[in-house]
Amino acid sequence: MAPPQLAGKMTAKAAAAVKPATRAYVTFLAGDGDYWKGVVGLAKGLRKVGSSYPLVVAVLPDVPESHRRILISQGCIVREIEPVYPPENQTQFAMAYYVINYSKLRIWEFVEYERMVYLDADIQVFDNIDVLFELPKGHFYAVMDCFCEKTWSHTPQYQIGYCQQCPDKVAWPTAELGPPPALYFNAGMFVHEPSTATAKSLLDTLRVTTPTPFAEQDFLNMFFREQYKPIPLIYNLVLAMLWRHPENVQLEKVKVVHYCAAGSKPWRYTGKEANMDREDIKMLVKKWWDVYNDGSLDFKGLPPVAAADDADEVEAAAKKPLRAALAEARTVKYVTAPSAA
Ligand SMILES: O=c1ccn([C@@H]2O[C@H](COP(=O)(O)OP(=O)(O)O)[C@@H](O)[C@H]2O)c(=O)[nH]1
Ligand SMILES: OC[C@H]1O[C@H](O[C@@H]2[C@@H](O)[C@H](O)[C@@H](O)[C@H](O)[C@@H]2O)[C@H](O)[C@@H](O)[C@H]1O
Ligand SMILES: [Mn+2]
Repeated sequence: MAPPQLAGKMTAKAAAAVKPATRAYVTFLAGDGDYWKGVVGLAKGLRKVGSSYPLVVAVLPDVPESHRRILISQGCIVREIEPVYPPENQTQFAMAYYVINYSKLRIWEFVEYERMVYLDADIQVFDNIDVLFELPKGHFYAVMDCFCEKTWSHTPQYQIGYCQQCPDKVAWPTAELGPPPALYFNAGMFVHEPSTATAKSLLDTLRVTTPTPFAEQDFLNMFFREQYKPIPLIYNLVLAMLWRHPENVQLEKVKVVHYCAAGSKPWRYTGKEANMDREDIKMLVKKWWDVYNDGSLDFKGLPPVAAADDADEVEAAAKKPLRAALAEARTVKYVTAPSAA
């Protein structure tokens, strides 16, 4: 059975008529657990808001074929990446599994795209955010994080009660601690420009950087410190902001919700953890499920197909076993097929 994206009967003329995707949303999937549900939800959410660009999923080798097929059937472009590990270390990561998040750095190698918007798989997009692709080049755009959750208890800012979300509430004691921490972004959503040079520089720098509790998020904040430009919180509502800095949140204006607070992953939600019984949390979890369960949002168009010069090539590839065809398809540019009439 050929993979969907190669089974489409797309004429060479139709393929030629569709301009190659130079922009895409991208997410990251690791392991054989249940985060694939987050990716399916994200794919359907992006479709619901009429996004103009495809969703690429960077998958580690341990993501099972069955999960990959589900993502392909939802119109995702699945790209396998090699894992990235930090140097040998004794670091206590804020969450032990954060070590796998360094593999996110591979998305700078997706140089067939001139710009990508990265979104964690535990994010949902409830309003169109294509405008992010138009931001001026040469900067790193992301939303500022919050230092008030217990996950930050290892830091001086947490210990003195300082947070960049309310810098005047507890002033940073410059005399004792020197300059305040640089603006710090949440790495669950960011706008980036893939490039071979940047990808190489990231990995070369990682090799000589001691890992820290927030793993690749800390590393990206250090690496892009000079280029970082904060964008409004509506593009990545870190859920803890609802109880840590409600004065900074206008929920009705929020376009992107990041289900990163402990117990808030919708596909695992029980409502038992701290703050999970809040009415706004229950509403946001329901909103996520409404998209995930909405059959009308399932992918109907022709799946993203390899940009074959010749329809025969597509059909020939379609006759290959899945793994060989995917491997071959992976080496050619993808175009997003016009959705079936
Ligand atoms: O078992 C896992 C853990 C994480 N992730 C990916 O890594 C991202 C970052 O992890 P997570 O969102 O759990 O971190 P948080 O934002 O909650 O700190 C996730 O969104 C997924 O895209 C994954 O695919 N499988
Ligand atoms: O590997 C480190 C992770 O660090 C970030 O998550 C954290 C951070 O936002 C804290 O500030 C919150 O307190 C916490 O809940 C949340 O999980 C990113 O969302 C995730 O993509 C990933 O980079
Ligand atoms: Mn996340």
